Amino acid sequence: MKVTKMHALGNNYIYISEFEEKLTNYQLSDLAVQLSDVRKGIGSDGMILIGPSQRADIRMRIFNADGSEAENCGNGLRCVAKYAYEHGYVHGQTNFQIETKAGIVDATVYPDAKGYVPSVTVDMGTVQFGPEAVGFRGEADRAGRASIEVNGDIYSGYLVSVGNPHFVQFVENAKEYPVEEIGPKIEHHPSFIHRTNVEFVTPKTPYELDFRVWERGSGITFACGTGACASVAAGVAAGLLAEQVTVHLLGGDLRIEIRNGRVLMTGEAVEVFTGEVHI
Ligand SMILES: N[C@@H](CCC[C@H](N)C(=O)O)C(=O)O
Repeated sequence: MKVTKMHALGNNYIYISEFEEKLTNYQLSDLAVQLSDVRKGIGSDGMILIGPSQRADIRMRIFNADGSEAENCGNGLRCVAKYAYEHGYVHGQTNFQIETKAGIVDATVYPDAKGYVPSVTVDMGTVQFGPEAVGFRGEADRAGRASIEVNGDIYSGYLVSVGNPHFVQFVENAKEYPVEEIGPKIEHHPSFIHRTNVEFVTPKTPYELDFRVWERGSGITFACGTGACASVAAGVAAGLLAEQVTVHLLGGDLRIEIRNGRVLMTGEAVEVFTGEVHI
């Protein structure tokens, strides 16, 4: 099977083109787990499929490293846009639509003189706040902020959906935060019906923030595009951030802009290698 490894700010996935590979004989969750395993597979944060769409120019499906299928993936969308453009799937259009389980988004690629795409903007649409949006059993305030208890400690955060669920917490120092210890406890907290992605963010000024994430189904990753969108939206709602912000993630920087309520995300997309796996 032909696969391509790509990353965006270190958030790395194995990409498979359904235009080239027939996957009907595979159990997709198992395939994602196998490929993501660094010892017995390739090693990645998960698997992403690029395929034909009835409703948009192309379709993305995203599976986390544990095999669960997610609704959306911001870093994946930028890589899918790069892949689709460079492989001629969108016939040279620099602006096109990608279908996800969370809906259809617009992507804009910026090819260089050789036709390679180093960076991409995706219009991620509007985000939703509150318990219903993320599948949270419990109360929230009018801003969509909720508290949960873990081993006697209280954690407060914004419930934000970017198609997929996020719990965004403003903390004093995201860089030093024990993400590995607290992240999984919140991901699996019984209040979150579908589990959740967990963000720990520290605004440094109204224009930039430090960001760390514990991703549902993948654990600590170097970046999370939907998480960055959710965090900036929460920061704007809290009056802490402006509408044009640079997010500092472990793997590099992402530009997030909120324009007329819509969240635009701009950042890199990188191909690492293309090869063949025998699975
Ligand atoms: N890394 C992604 C999000 C991938 C899915 C997420 N773990 C979930 O289960 O919702 C991004 O860049 O947005």
